[in-house]
Amino acid sequence: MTNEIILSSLQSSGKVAVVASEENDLPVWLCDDGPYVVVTDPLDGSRNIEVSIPTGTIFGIYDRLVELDQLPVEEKAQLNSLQSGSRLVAAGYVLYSSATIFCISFGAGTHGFTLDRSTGEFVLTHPSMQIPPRGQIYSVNDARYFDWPEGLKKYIDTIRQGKGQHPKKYSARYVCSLVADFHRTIIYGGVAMNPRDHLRLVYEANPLSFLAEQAGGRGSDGKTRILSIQPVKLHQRLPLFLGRMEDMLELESYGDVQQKVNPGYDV
Ligand SMILES: O=P(O)(O)OC[C@H]1O[C@](O)(COP(=O)(O)O)[C@@H](O)[C@@H]1O
Repeated sequence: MTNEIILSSLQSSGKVAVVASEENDLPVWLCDDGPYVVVTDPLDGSRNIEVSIPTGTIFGIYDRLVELDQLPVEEKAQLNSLQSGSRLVAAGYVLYSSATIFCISFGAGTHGFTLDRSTGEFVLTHPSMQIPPRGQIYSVNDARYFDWPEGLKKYIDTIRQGKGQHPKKYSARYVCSLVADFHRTIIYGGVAMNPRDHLRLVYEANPLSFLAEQAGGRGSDGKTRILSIQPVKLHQRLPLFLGRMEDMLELESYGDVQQKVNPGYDV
């Protein structure tokens, strides 16, 4: 339902040439002269709906590649949607929780707005958000500890004992709803991660990494800056680590942090 609402709004805007959604196998071509390309995860954390845990919407916006205009529709739809994250012109998320929060960046800072239900308008409540230089929170599904590589185990063991570069004991928080875990990381600091090949580069990792960089942080797959990775498949999955630069560099210094064992988990 969320997917349909977003697609029909984008269609009626007349501004969007193509939209690639995590909920569709292929991108949907909307209009030949729309100047923009939208990639989106319409409802992230959907498994949390039944139990009223926060969920979110993630999106990224690119310019339409006019040099591809003469190609067949399927081909130009695909290539426009597979642009590298370094070409994003804007990205954002909406968090549906105790308040409805909308965070966006056009490449000049990350800014947060809160829905004022009395007027139906989003009010600028978090201008120029900056992830604190050091947080005290790590966010990961650590029931998977025994499937982790040695580097990741060592990193988490070190920071939770307060033996890392930041001499505080880190605490764990994991909503299992990426937008909520990322929003908390922007405000409180620390690192949010999913070390296995699970989250999507195009719909989730690129937009959130763009916002992280605009807030003094970084998005990484554990080795490489996310925004430098050229997507080769629309639904490509990869490990994702997000946080302030200082925490991210410390994490990456452990080298071996990507979970290669990915057996498929029931919950
Ligand atoms: O099962 P894991 O590895 O903890 O993954 C949970 C993550 O998956 C997500 O639910 C996204 O998965 P989907 O895109 O399949 O909905 C995130 O919101 C959450 O952070």
